[in-house]
Amino acid sequence: MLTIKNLKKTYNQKTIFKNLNLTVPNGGILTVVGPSGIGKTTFLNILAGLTSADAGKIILDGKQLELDPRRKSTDVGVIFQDFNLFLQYTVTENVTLAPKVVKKERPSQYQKQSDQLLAELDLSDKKDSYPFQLSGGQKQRVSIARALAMNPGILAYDEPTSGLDKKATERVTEVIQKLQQRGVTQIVVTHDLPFAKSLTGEVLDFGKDVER
Ligand SMILES: Nc1ncnc2c1ncn2[C@@H]1O[C@H](COP(=O)(O)OP(=O)(O)OP(=O)(O)O)[C@@H](O)[C@H]1O
Repeated sequence: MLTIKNLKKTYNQKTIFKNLNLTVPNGGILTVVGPSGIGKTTFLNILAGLTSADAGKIILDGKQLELDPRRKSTDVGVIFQDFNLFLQYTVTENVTLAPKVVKKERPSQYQKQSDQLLAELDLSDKKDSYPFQLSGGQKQRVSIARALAMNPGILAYDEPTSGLDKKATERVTEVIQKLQQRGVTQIVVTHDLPFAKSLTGEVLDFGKDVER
């Protein structure tokens, strides 16, 4: 379970949010909506350990995560809006790099896991392709496979449907539902309301539910 207690963030003395409290059960989906500039990406970056917070606690399965942006743990996997794939690497190399370098897994281990994840995300035929040879939706799914390869406690998405057409958006919904059935806990930041409605679970409206 993810528990967030009294999280607070300020930028240059301006409070972006404060007293942010929430829980997401294991296998749950939290959808985060709200107008532009309200603090959704900042929240995601704090969760991922990329931005510091001023106060509060983030507890994942009983373990308190450091709020330090230099946090080393890989508890939260993030799928960024622009996917951040390594352009010089193939799909398989993108997925296996962190398990190989960070987790120091054996080749047999990370290759097998990569093959399984790519099959699950319907990318087996793109294994040896480079990012420039993929569609937006395919890049998105490679980014999901790459995050899942590190077995994170939480998978978080920043605007996962931006730039995708209706069909690719439906595909993202299907992937999120499939991962939910597998017990993956997910946080989805979006301002795409029809897409938000297609997801089950709690909705956090940053415009209405969050103090500032
Ligand atoms: N590094 C920074 N320094 C100062 N202010 C910042 C910084 N990053 C974000 N902000 C401010 O914090 C506020 C929240 O920004 P954030 O990117 O989290 O909004 P958002 O809800 O994700 O918006 P969008 O939907 O447009 O992406 C904005 O007013 C923004 O200008």
